[in-house]
Amino acid sequence: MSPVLNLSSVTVRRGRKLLLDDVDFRIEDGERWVILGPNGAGKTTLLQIAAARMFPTAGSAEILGETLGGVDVFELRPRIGLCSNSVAHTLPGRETSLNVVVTAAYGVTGRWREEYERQDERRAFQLLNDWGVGTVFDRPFATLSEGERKRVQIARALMTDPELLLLDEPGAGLDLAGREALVARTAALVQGAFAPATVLVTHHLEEIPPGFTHVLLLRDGQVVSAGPLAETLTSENLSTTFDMPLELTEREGRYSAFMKS
Ligand SMILES: Nc1ncnc2c1ncn2[C@@H]1O[C@H](COP(=O)(O)OP(=O)(O)OP(=O)(O)O)[C@@H](O)[C@H]1O
Repeated sequence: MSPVLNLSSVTVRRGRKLLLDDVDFRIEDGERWVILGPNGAGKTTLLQIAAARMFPTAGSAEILGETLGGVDVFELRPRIGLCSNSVAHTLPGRETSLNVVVTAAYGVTGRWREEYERQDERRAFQLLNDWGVGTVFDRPFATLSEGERKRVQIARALMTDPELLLLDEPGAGLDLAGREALVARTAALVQGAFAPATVLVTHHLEEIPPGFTHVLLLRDGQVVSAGPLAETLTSENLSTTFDMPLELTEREGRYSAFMKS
């Protein structure tokens, strides 16, 4: 079985800047990865490549068995669920939450035809309910709170029943209760029987849901360490990644880190 994602010596260059520098990253079916790293480390760039939204300057990217550059990305993208600010900015604020979700089934952002299949609408509504935002289904996207918007975006990312789910800082801007609800829902999602391979980019260890299996630590566009969470998420690796002495704590499958005093 081919890997879900196989990045081999991927480099992304913009002018003189190396956004990613010779990155290898392989995801097998059933794995759930967290990506951690300081601001500017290249996390979003890596996710954009995994989402078939950006091409490497050098190296190769194989996504769901297809090689980037040798496949029609418009056929590949519906197989990948992406929740990211880069997508959020393209969503028309006047569209209702339901339309924001249902239009993902057609690979568009705005409602462009009047009659959607009833079953698509039912699925979109179910996803909004699953993520606790069923009550705002008829509200324009622009009028939603940050937390509601995040959950609508996750519902949108799941609409096509993706084989690979990419979540770029889904917890950003959420209050404490919103974050905990998001962590619980994401944990339930990834531990479900038909869960897609998932990648979560976050700045905060508290946002790692139980059930995630692997971690990739990035710094200055390079991989510091990558592997099973239990072995790779260590105080030492975190300290190297963030260039600061950090102490990792773990309690019942949840993590946090503080500067060593
Ligand atoms: N077009 C570009 N030209 C030059 N530099 C760029 C360009 N796009 C991104 N960068 C830089 O590449 C680096 C990596 O950006 P990226 O958004 O991938 O980082 P990140 O790890 O997601 O950061 P953050 O945690 O702040 O969101 C940053 O320093 C950014 O300023």
